[in-house]
Amino acid sequence: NNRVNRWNKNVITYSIGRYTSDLPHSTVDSLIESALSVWARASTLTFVRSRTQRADIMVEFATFEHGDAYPFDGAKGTLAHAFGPGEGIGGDAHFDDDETWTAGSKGFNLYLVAAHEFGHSLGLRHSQNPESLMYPTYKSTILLPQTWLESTLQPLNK
Ligand SMILES: COc1ccc(S(=O)(=O)[C@H](CC(=O)O)C(F)F)cc1
Ligand SMILES: [Zn+2]
Ligand SMILES: [Zn+2]
Repeated sequence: NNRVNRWNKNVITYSIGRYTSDLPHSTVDSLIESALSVWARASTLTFVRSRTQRADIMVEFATFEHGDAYPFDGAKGTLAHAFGPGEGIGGDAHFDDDETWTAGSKGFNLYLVAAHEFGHSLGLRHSQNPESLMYPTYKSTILLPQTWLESTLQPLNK
């Protein structure tokens, strides 16, 4: 079937739709860009921002029912979700705007959550390693030293 579990191209486009009011738009833009660069550095992928709605990865902040089969649940609980590679909703990453999104250690750190979600957008599943970026639960102490990150993300290049 035509279900891809990997993107069959190296240039992936992304767009940002509705923003959160927790952070300035420019801050959201740079945190999203940084979260994507984590994966660019650990793979042969390049991420290009597109202003059209037809991007591979569409980033959105939303609450409760927001047009897919996975309504959000208010504060806490599910923080975000992302769909594996594919057409349409494939690759898209949605963030629950009933959470408090921050660039620091208060609330939920958008960079950390987005980096995790983009792992799903690239077809990665969860890791059982509690130190991994792809561990299923949020910990504000996830450290992202570059070398550790690259060693952890090695499988992506296989
Ligand atoms: C470190 O990044 C995340 C950890 C946990 C989550 S989550 O608690 O929203 C998770 C969704 C997910 O694993 O992406 C849960 F199943 F809802 C999102 C990002
Ligand atoms: Zn959604
Ligand atoms: Zn996850």
